Amino acid sequence: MDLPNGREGLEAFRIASLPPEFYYIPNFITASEEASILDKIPANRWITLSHRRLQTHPSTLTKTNTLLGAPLPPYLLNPITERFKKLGIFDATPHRQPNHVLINEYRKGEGIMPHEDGAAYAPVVATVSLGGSLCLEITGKGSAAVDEAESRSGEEEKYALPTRILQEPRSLLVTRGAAYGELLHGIAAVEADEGLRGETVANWGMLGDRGVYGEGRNERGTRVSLTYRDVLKVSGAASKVLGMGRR
Ligand SMILES: O=C(O)CCC(=O)C(=O)O
Ligand SMILES: [Fe+2]
Repeated sequence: MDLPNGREGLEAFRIASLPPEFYYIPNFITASEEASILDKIPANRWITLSHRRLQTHPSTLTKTNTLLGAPLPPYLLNPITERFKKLGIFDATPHRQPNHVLINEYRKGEGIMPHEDGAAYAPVVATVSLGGSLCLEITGKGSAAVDEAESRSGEEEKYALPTRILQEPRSLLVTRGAAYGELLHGIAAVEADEGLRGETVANWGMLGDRGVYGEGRNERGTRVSLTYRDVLKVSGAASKVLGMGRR
């Protein structure tokens, strides 16, 4: 797609009903780019977890959340990271580009518990969805008492939490800033997402193709996500050799 330039360009894609900052871009990659990436994901790198499969590139972080700096494989870089650059998505992170990608695969009925991504990374995640659609559930992370206080102060009403973001195949979701640090995200382990409409899906009006969710229903298939991040700590020796250290 024709992407506008820089931070101002990304603003056009902000999900306005959610706390800053979530951005949703449908058709961020083409169907042939999607097929080519799915084809190149290595079959022998999967780690099977109880409700999904996962692989980590270039490698898993150490116990101290350090990345052994190494280049990402080319199929994860082009054309995706060039488009990130055009939109300025990682312009404010320490390495000004992603250095780490988690690939998650969810089959029908699988999901991930509500969680936050934590302090190992700069507070930006860019998620490219492949293969199938599903809803990311967004909730506040306070205790019940805090949530209640927020709702009394009108915060919940202002931002309509909890809510869902529908992630279509080939779309990009960017989570940044307060949305990264102060909210939880998860994926319900269900065989279909139901009740999809403007009032229940934060990005309903931004979808590339609402027509496929007839009667507000999304029958899950297999969905693969690529989550791009900038790991803060990159191991010194490797990062010097590879020229990937902090600038
Ligand atoms: O698959 C997704 O969209 C979310 C994955 C996720 O939350 C994570 O890997 O931390
Ligand atoms: Fe996450």
